[in-house]
Amino acid sequence: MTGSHDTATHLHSEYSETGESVFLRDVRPYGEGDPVDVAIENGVIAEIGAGLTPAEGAEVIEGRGQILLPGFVDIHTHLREPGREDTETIDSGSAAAALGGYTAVFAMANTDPVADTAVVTDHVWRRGREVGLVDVHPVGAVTVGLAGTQLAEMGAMASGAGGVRVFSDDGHCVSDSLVMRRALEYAASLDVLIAQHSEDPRLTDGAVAHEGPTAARLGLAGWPRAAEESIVARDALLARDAGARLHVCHASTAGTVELVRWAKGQGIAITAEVTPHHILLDDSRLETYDGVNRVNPPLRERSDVLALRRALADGVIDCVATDHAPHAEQDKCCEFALARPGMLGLETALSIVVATLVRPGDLDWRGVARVMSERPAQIVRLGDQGRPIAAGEPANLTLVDPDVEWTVTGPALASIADNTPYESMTLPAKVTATILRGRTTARDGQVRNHEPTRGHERAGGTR
Ligand SMILES: NC(=O)N[C@@H](CC(=O)O)C(=O)O
Ligand SMILES: [Zn+2]
Ligand SMILES: [Zn+2]
Repeated sequence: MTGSHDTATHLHSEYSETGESVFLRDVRPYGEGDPVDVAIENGVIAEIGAGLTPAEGAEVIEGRGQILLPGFVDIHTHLREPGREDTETIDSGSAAAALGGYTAVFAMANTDPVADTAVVTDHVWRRGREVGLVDVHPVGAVTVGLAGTQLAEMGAMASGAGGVRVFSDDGHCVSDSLVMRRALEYAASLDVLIAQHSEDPRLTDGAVAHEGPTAARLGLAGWPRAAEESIVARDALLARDAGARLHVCHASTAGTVELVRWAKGQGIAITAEVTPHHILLDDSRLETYDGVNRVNPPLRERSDVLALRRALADGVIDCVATDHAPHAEQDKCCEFALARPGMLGLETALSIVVATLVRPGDLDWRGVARVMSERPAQIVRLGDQGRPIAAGEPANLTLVDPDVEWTVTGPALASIADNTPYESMTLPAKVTATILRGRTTARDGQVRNHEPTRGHERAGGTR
């Protein structure tokens, strides 16, 4: 990989200078076996065993049998900085990520200005490091201004301080077949990933909801499944021919699952994510015309929801990604067709996975580690994330209380915007501690003291 922050030597220095120790008492790695103690020194796991003694001055966390997992990695997040700091900043989004159990997030390029130059991607990386709550990896745009015509300078972004390794026009589809072909060829030569927002815009003109009986009854313009599936199929073939790695953002239909299954069977380097909202919610939500339920791709039908859950459990869909998409109240609390698409996700993702897959018995905690941490880290090739919980490994960890239940309220979330679709819902499981390179970044619902954001004022009046 290009980029400076992921070379082995640099990584080594980052993991040897923290001088901090954390001691986790009575935790169950992957929810398996009897509780053990985990001693963390200088950013790495020093020792795992029963009845260990904490180092002098160590921060001791009483696990009481809670579940220890590798830190979560979100490969699809919108942090809105630069441009819409009234809805989210790198600071507030990092806090939400840490509270949600994340140790690395990938910030999408659809900011203002667009992250289509190294100036912007380097800023996002550096600002994330300054805040220090989670590694914020910038995603670079595939095309200049997300306009879909001229390729952005992917090489310059990849070799900048931000070390961009994922490119996406997310929010827009790279819909022109020739532009997508060239992008995949360029990406193959740089060995970077193209993450596609699969939506044929010719089939979604004016669409605001899933095309089906619900939208027909409610008089909402429909987005057909084929708008997504036709692009997934086309891109799989283009990636095959380019020898490129392709990632499918927010898979939302049963047909996409079958196409990804087919492409993987052909040996095509394709991976796919699903969002928490697409494995919990369906288009029956639209009955209220509440703009909070508007999202791209749209909430589909129950049969799609069930197919996506199965695909995640059996590995056809590789991972969960939040597509955390903060929006201001005035952009959400309006006529459904005018509401901006997108929902918050960072602080509720684990709970949705537990509610939809773990509690019903379709995924164990090993599986949670796979879909929330290991596979996403592998897809974006982060060498220090999604690692085994073992002595000598980087201490990027998340501690989860599986038994607690909590009720979601938008204003109580760390995000500046409040557009959670889970308002007033009681959900299972909560992150009780997040550890990044051996430092606790969140504990018991509070983020660690960190440097206040420069010029970051919360949106007036909405909080
Ligand atoms: N998912 C959404 O509905 N919205 C995203 C863009 C995107 O992910 O396509 C946003 O940036 O708001
Ligand atoms: Zn998208
Ligand atoms: Zn997105």
